Amino acid sequence: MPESTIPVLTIDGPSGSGKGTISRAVAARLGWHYLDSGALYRAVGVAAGWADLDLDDAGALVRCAFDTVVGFRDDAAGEPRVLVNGHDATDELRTETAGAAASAIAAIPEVRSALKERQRAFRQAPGLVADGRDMGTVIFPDAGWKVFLTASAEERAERRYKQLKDKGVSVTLDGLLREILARDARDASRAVAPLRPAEDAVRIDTTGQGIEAVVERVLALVPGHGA
Ligand SMILES: Nc1ncnc2c1ncn2[C@@H]1O[C@H](COP(=O)(O)OP(=O)(O)O)[C@@H](O)[C@H]1O
Ligand SMILES: Nc1ccn([C@H]2C[C@H](O)[C@@H](COP(=O)(O)OP(=O)(O)O)O2)c(=O)n1
Repeated sequence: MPESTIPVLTIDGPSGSGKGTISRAVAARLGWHYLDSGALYRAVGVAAGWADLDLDDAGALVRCAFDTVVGFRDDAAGEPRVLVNGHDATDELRTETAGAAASAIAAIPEVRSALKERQRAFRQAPGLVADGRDMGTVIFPDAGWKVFLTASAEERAERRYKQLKDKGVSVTLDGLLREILARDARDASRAVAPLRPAEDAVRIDTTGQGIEAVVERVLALVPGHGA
């Protein structure tokens, strides 16, 4: 099948809007592949930290983006794990420190270019669900279905708080809300591929909506797959 005919559904939105959760569930229901594009940016941020790179040294960060090897696999319990340069970095990648580093390096245009083809290579039969900030606008502008997920900043911070607490990570709700707002502002204001809905995206506000309800709303967009 030529690459361009392979179906893609994109799910973009700010931190904590539920992109990863909804995309994984929708991909499983459709039997399609899943791309967590944020994990690539987080992996470069974490690898840059391991190498002690300066977050202001754009040249070194671009080289790091080209050199960092990222692998995705499920463990024996079916939980997704992410390998960075061969090391299981799943837990480190999910910290707010890694999120902030990812957001900073993601503003460098050459870092984004370095990761572009790697993201497009995930477009494999029978289909792809891709989550991030610019999936519908830049990486897969020809996607058949585009979703932009939102939720109030307070609810997003509460979701993240609960998620990190469940993992035993020590955080405060106030601190998380501040970090989420700072990251949203940086992701939405950068010059290249800012966080914004594609013109043809369906916007879904998930504030007060359960995960299953959102999954059904997204699936209803894909002919033959709604409830
Ligand atoms: N509609 C929803 N209602 C309640 N909690 C949700 C919803 N969507 C996601 N969550 C929870 O919020 C947390 C963050 O979701 P996640 O998928 O990681 O968001 P994102 O990828 O957009 O940052 C997870 O613990 C997830 O289970
Ligand atoms: N397609 C993407 C995905 C992520 N990024 C950047 C900007 C985000 O703040 C960070 C982390 O993204 P990620 O989707 O993992 O973060 P959240 O789960 O939404 O908190 O990476 C990006 O610029 N473009």
